Amino acid sequence: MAEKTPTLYEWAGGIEALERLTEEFYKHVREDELLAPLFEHMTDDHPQHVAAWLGEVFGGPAVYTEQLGGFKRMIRSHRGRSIRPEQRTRWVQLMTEAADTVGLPSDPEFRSAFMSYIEWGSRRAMANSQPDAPPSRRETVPIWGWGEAPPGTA
Ligand code: HEM
Repeated sequence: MAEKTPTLYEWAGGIEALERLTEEFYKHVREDELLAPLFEHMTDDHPQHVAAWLGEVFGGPAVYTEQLGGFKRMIRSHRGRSIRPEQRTRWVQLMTEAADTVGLPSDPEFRSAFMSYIEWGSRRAMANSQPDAPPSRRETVPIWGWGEAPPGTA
């Protein structure tokens, strides 16, 4: 019988790995000249919330939807913040560095799927943060997959 392809969540190492990632990431965000002003009111549990969000997106349990306010809260969190392109680029750069620092899997298949979501999600967050952003048509957390290069296809 063919083995089931693991989810990105399982491949990443589950919620522990994602919490290590967001702790490391927001440590640098707090010290970054471009990003710190945007995050000056962030609460101590913010990194854990974003780890739960990423966990759900990557095919793990629906903790963000069931316990943390779900998709609408995520949208509300970015609305009106007018994220600038250079702030988005820095956000992606720090996330990429944090993934290396905490040792998320570095295989081409996982990293390209991970970065594909980070790129899409950060561009959506920036678009939704603009003053003239139309209301989101989506209402649920997007679930990301491996795309064109799942494990074992290289
Ligand atoms: C894939 C990309 C992104 C994801 C998955 C993401 C995820 C989230 C989530 C889940 C929240 C709500 C946290 C909670 O429930 O407490 C949030 C809040 C926030 N995000 Fe993002 N975000 C992304 C991109 C960005 C970018 C590019 C920026 C700015 C450069 C940004 C700035 C913020 C800010 C300022 C908040 C509110 C912080 C506060 O509570 O004071 N996000 N984000």
